[in-house]
Amino acid sequence: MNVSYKINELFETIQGEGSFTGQPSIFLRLQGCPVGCSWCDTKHTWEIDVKDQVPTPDMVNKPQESTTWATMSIDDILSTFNNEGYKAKHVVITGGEPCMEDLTPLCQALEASGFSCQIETSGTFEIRTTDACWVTVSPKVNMKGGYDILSSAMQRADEIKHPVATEAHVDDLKRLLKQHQVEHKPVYLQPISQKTRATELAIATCIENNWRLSVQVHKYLGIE
Ligand SMILES: C[S@@+](CC[C@H](N)C(=O)[O-])C[C@H]1O[C@@H](n2cnc3c(N)ncnc32)[C@H](O)[C@@H]1O
Ligand SMILES: Nc1nc2[nH]cc(C(=O)O)c2c(=O)[nH]1
Ligand code: SF4
Ligand SMILES: [Mg+2]
Repeated sequence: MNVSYKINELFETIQGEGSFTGQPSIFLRLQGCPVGCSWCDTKHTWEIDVKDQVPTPDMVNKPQESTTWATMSIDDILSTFNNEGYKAKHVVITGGEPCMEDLTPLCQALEASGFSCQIETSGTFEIRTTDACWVTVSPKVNMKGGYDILSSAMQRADEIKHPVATEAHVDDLKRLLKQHQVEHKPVYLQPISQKTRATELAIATCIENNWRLSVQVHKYLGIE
């Protein structure tokens, strides 16, 4: 398979967000995102700079966040999982914004090898993946980058995960759920950057609306 992807990070950990929280998972973090969320916790993935390209072994399990990335074919990705001795059977494809790429051939190959797939996306690019892939949409609207195609993303979403710090973020979400008629889908509120006020707001709002809380457990545990 000669399709390839620009990968910023490849590691095995515990999924720390959303409904798969606690699930051993292999993470593939794709390089590149034009959306520009001010509070983004992965700003090191935004730019695709050719000067930052490194050989795959320098990227796999890298010890700290950096702007470096490696090009990997699907075969490289599968053989790396094998060579690293990863035990997880769930693969989370995140970024950056992974939906800038067609993820269908990657997810097809992963599923054919016995992995389940999940993508984390902002809903600002067309979602190209397999039917079986679990799609987490963290909707971004009126941002500097990405496209206004949220409607199809909201329809495809298996869960909606919304970072919040203020009442305005909650109001934005309520408006989106109503506008796209997806109030029946699982909704997670994720406090922005573990801030106390954001966490208190998220707890109260989850109880009020019967939504779920997602606290990025990996950050509390100090793991990747
Ligand atoms: C880094 S993004 C990458 C995937 C995709 N670009 C997206 O926004 O969904 C992964 C998840 O982290 C969330 N996120 C980013 N920065 C955060 C922060 N500071 N606090 C809480 N959640 C954050 C995003 O909203 C998204 O749900
Ligand atoms: N453990 C862990 N869980 C995660 N869930 C979503 C993540 C992301 O950055 O997209 C993430 C991450 O970076 N680490
Ligand atoms: S869309 Fe995702 S990766 Fe891009 S800036 Fe926003 S949170 Fe960060
Ligand atoms: Mg993260």
